[in-house]
Formats: sequence, structure tokens, C-alpha cells
Amino acid sequence: MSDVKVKVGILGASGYTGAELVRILAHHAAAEIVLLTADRRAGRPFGEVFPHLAHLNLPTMIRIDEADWDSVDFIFCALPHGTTQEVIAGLPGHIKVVDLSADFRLFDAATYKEWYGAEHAARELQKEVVYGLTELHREKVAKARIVANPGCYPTPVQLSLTPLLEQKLVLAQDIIVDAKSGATGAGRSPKEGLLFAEVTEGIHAYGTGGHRHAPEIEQGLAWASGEDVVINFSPHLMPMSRGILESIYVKMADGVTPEQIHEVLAKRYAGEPFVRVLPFGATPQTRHVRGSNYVLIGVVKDRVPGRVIIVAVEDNLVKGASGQAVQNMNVMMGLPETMGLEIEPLFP
Ligand SMILES: NC(=O)C1=CN([C@@H]2O[C@H](COP(=O)(O)OP(=O)(O)OC[C@H]3O[C@@H](n4cnc5c(N)ncnc54)[C@H](OP(=O)(O)O)[C@@H]3O)[C@@H](O)[C@H]2O)C=CC1
Ligand SMILES: CC(=O)N[C@@H](CCC(=O)OP(=O)(O)O)C(=O)O
Repeated sequence: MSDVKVKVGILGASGYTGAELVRILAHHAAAEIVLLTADRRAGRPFGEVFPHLAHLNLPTMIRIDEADWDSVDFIFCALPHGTTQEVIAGLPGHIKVVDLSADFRLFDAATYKEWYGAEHAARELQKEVVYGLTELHREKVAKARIVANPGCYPTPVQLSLTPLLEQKLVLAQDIIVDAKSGATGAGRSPKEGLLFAEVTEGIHAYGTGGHRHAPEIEQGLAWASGEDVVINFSPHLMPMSRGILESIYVKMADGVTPEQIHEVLAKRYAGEPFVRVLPFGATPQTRHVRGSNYVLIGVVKDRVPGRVIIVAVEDNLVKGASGQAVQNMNVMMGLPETMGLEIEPLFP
């Protein structure tokens, strides 16, 4: 392999996904971080904002309008949604981009406006964007200049249901996704609902009946099934820093058994480095993926005839954000897909 490194910039480096990108890229053999940006924290050395990464001696974070784009080959855009589309539209064409925000994930303009409350400011770019759930869209990701990295909740459920919907083994109606997330999913900006006292020793549902990840999940499942899909999606905030667990309840097509569902998923992901299907009947835990890029999927027989329960976990900051973003960069740059991502989970 050549010694030439991909010159990487991270926009939004002072946030949780920014720090996670740095943690992963620090051990990436073919990437060099040359640009870090921030907003309120612009002007501060990265190692001062994240002392646990101070030894990497990275550049001071600057404002986006101070960036020298000529020095950069690849951008990870880890900015809040709504602020990203204009920034990406303004980047020179030689730069490839993985956008971690929601700005380019919805391919229907009306759906975007309905859920994000505004007209898209860079709609013309959408046609060159590829949805970056790597295992499902790898060939398109490889050719893309701009990749929309999936939301944290949409990854495990799409990995679990796509092979089943493609083969019509489960029904596209009556899908229930009960999801739980750690608090880093909400980002690092201070919010009252994220105070220690409001998160610890309790759990609560939020966005119930109308979370903006529902249309993103439905879009992906409709691609798989070839028909419109409507899901019940209910997220919950858990007293933990990272991790997502999704319990997915689906109806099987006539004559299909839970064992068959398990076999199909196990076969589909047998060659995938980051998706592991557990033995039939076993269920994964968030602590089994903490800090790693793995998604674990468990298939369980429901006592209710005709139904099956799938339980899937990921680390929201890794496979749910920065890990999958690096996986996509590897594919886009023709590098080994696992480069920088061979990190074992931190247990317990
Ligand atoms: N957290 C998660 O689990 C996941 C997050 N995402 C998405 O990734 C993106 C980043 O998330 P996360 O790291 O959690 O967010 P944070 O809130 O932790 O970080 C946001 C970053 O963007 C910068 N920023 C904020 N406002 C502006 C602005 N107006 N112009 C330029 N820079 C700005 C912040 O700078 P400063 O610190 O200086 O204010 C900070 O560096 C979001 O779109 C999020 O939805 C996607 C999947 C999972
Ligand atoms: C716990 C929590 O608040 N999670 C966030 C999702 C984070 C994420 O992946 O979403 P986006 O990239 O789409 O913002 C939420 O529910 O809005």
C-alpha cells in the first residue's frame, strides 16, 4: 500500500462524534487529521477540550470560514442538522464528504420539509448523495462523493429487517421498533433534559409517536420491500452514556418460522466484519458492543404465533455515527473497509 495518506478534516470536532472520529482515526494507517473546526470552542486546542486525546498533538480548532480547503481530501461533517447543507454545498469539488447529520438522509423533499421544518438549502446536491448504511449500499458508497451517514437509530433496524423484507419473509405492515439510547445520542451541547439528575435512575420515552428517525427507517425499509412501510417507532432515553438497543416486533409471512428468519440473517451477514448474528434464541446487550463498530443481532421465537422478536444493539457513537463514517470513508477511498475499526468492545 502507498504511504500517501488521506488528508482529513473534521467539521464539528468539539462534539461527541468529532471526538470519536479522532479516537478512531488516531489508529488509522491511511488517514492524517489536518483540519478541525468548532463553533463556540473555536480557537481552543483540541487537546484542551478533550484532555484524554491531548497526547495526539492535534491542531487548534478553527472556524469553518477559516479553513484552507486545498489542504484537505476528505471531510467528516459532524455538525448539527440544519447547519450542514450550506457548508457541504460550499465545499470544493475535489473533497469527498461523509455527513453525519440528518441533512441529506431523506431523499424526498416533501418528507424532509415535513420532519425538519424547513426547505432544504442544497436540494440539487441530493441526487449525488448516497445513503451510507455500508453493508446495504456498499457498491454505491464506493462511487459516491457525498455520503449521508445514517442516524443512530436507523442502522440496527435496517440491518435486521432489510434481508427479511427483500425475501418477503416478514410483513411490511405492523412493524414495531422499541428503541433505547444512551445520552450521548443527544450530543454535547448543554440541555436541561440531559442534566445528570434528569437522566440517572430512571428512563423515559420521548418523541413517542413522531420521532424524525421514523421516516428515515421507513425510507430504507421501503427500498428493501418495494412497497410503502409504516412503522411504530418509540425511542427511550436510558441512564447510560452510550449504546442503543432495539427490540423489533414483526409478523412473519404465512409458513415462515423464527428459525428460518435466523438462518437467513446469519447467512446474509456471515461475511460481514461488523455484523454478527447470535445463536438462535440469544439476545445481545449494549455492553457487548461498547466502543466498537459491531452490530449484534439476536432472533427469538415469540410465544405469540406468527410473530418473531429481533433484538439488535450498537454503540451509537461508533456504528451509529463515527465508526460507520470511517467505514464509509474506507470504502469511498478504496481502502480496506475495516481499517482503523478493528477495536474490540470495552467490557463491562
Ligand atoms: N451523538 C450521536 O450519537 C449521533 C450524532 N449524529 C449526528 O452527528 C452530528 C454531530 O453530533 P454530535 O457530535 O453528537 O453533536 P455535538 O452537539 O456534540 O457537537 C456539535 C459540533 O458542531 C459544532 N457546531 C454547533 N453549531 C455549529 C454551527 N452553527 N456552525 C458550525 N459548527 C457548529 C459544535 O461546536 P462547539 O462545540 O464549538 O459549539 C460541535 O463541534 C449531528 O448532526 C448529530 O445529529 C449522528 C448519529 C449519532
Ligand atoms: C438520545 C437522543 O437524543 N438521540 C437523538 C438521535 C441522535 C442521532 O443519531 O440522530 P441525528 O443524527 O439524526 O441527530 C435524538 O433522538 O434526536
